Amino acid sequence: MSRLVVVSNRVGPVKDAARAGGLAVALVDALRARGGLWYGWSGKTDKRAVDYASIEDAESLSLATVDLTPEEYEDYYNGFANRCLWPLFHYRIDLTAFDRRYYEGYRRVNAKFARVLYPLLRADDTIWVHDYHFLAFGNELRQMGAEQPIGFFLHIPFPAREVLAALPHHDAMVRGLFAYDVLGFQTEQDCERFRDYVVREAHGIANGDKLHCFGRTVTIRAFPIGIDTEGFADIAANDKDARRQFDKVTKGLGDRTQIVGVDRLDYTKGIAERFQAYERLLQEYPDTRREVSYLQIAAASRGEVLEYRQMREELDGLSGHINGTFGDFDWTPLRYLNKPLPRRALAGLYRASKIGLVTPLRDGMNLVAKEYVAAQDPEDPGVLILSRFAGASYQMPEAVIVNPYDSKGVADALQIARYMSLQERRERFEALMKRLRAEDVAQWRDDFMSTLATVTRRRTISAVS
Ligand SMILES: O=P(O)(O)OC[C@H]1O[C@H](O[C@H]2O[C@H](CO)[C@@H](O)[C@H](O)[C@H]2O)[C@H](O)[C@@H](O)[C@@H]1O
Ligand SMILES: O=c1ccn([C@@H]2O[C@H](COP(=O)(O)OP(=O)(O)O)[C@@H](O)[C@H]2O)c(=O)[nH]1
Repeated sequence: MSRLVVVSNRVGPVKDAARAGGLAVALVDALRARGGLWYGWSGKTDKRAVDYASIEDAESLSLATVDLTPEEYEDYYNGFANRCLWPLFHYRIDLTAFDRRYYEGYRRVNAKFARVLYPLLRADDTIWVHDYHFLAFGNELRQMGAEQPIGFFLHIPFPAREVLAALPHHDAMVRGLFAYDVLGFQTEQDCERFRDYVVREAHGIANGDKLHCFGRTVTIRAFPIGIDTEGFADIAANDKDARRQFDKVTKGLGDRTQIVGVDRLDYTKGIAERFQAYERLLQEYPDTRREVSYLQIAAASRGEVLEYRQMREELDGLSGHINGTFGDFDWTPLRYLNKPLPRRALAGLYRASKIGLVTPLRDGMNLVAKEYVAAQDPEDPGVLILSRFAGASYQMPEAVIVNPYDSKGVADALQIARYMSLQERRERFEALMKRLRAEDVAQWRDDFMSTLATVTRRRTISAVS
C-alpha cells in the first residue's frame, strides 16, 4: 500500500489523538496503517522562520511541521484564511476583508508549504489535503512536478456562485482546485454549488461526478464527516471524567431542564441569535422561568481576529442582560463560559442535558450535534434542536430542525423539546443513532481514500493505454 501524506494547517496530536477527537483518531489510524506522514504548520511563529520542516517520529508515523514568520501568520492564517475565506464561505460578505496583501501572503505560504514538502515526497505517495487554508497548495505541488494522486477535502461550506464571485481572485482559486484529483465536500448541496460555479462561471462541463474545466478533470463528491460514534457513546456511558461532569451538572439541577450549547466562539455558530431565542422563550413562556437552565460553552477561538473579539463583547453584554432581567437570588437562567471543556467531560455534560441546542447560521458539518446524540442515555434520551444551515442537518432529519434566525421558532422548538414524550424521544434517537453508526468517521475516511484510489487508478490506466 502506498504511503499516505496528510496535509492540514493543524497537525496532530498523535499520542493524545483520542482526547482530541474523532478526526484526529481517524487520520492517525490511517497514517499508522500505511506508515504515513502528517504535514502542516507547527503552531509557532518565528521571525527567522525559513523553508524547513522539522520531522519527528511519533508512534509509527512521522510529523513534519513548518514554522511561519509573524508576517506570514498574519497574512495567511489571520488574514486570508480567517478574515476572508472563512466569513465569505459562511455567507458573511459583510465581515469579509478583501485585502490584496492577505491574498498575496496566502499564495506565498501555500507555495512555501509545497516547496518544503516536495523533496520529502515519494513517487508512490497518496496525498490528502485538508481545508480552506490550502486551496492553492495542490497547484503549487503540481507546478513543481508532483504527479502523485492528490485529494482535497473542504471542511467548511462551499458558497453560492454569486457569493464566491465577490472574491477578487475567485477564478484563480477555483482554477487551482483543478490540480486535485478528487474534491470532497461535506454535503451534496456544497457539490451542487461548486458544480454550478464551474459550469456557469468558468464554462466547464459536468458529467456525473466528473467536472471538466481548464484542461483537467476532477471527481467531486460529498463525504459527510462523522464522529467515532461507538467510542463517544461508550465514553458518555462509562468514563469516569464523563461521570464526574454528569454528576456536577445534575447536582442541584432538581427538576429543571438543562439546555446545553457547545461551540467555538465564532460568529458562524449563531450564539447571539441563540441567546435572543432563549430570552424570547423566557418572555413568551413564563412557565419556563426557574424550570430551565441554559449552559453555553463558547471556547475562545481566533482571538487575534477583530471580528472574534467584537463578538465576545457582544455576547458578554447579551448574557448579562438576560441574567439581569430574568435571574433571581436562587436562579441563574444562563451560564456562559469561555473556557473549553475536555471531550470526556463534554460527553458527561451532553448526557446530563435534556436539550442540545445547535443553531449555527452556517456550518460545514457541526460535530457537536453528532456528539450530543451519541452521548445520550438510550433509555431516556435528550432532544437535539438543530439548525437547517448546519451540514449535519441533512443526515439528522429526526432532530427538531429550526431556522436559527427565527427566534420565536427556536423558542417554540425549545418548548416542544421540553414536553416531548419518552416514546417520541426514543424513536428519534434510534433513527439518528442508526445513521451515526453507519456514517461514522472511519467510514468517511475510507470512502474518501477509496474514491481517490479508484479515480487515480483509472487515470493511470488511461494514460498508459
Ligand atoms: O484551527 P482553528 O482556526 O482553531 O479552527 C478550528 C477548526 O474549525 C473548522 O472546523 C470545521 O471542520 C469540522 C470538521 O469537519 C466541521 O464539523 C465544522 O463545521 C467546520 O467548521 C475548520 O474547518 C478547521 O480547519 C479548524 O481546524
Ligand atoms: O469546549 C470544547 C468545545 C468544543 N470541543 C470539540 O470541538 C469540536 C467542534 O467541532 P464542530 O464540527 O462542532 O465545529 P468547529 O469548531 O470545527 O467549527 C467538537 O468535536 C467538540 O467536541 C471541545 O472538545 N471542547
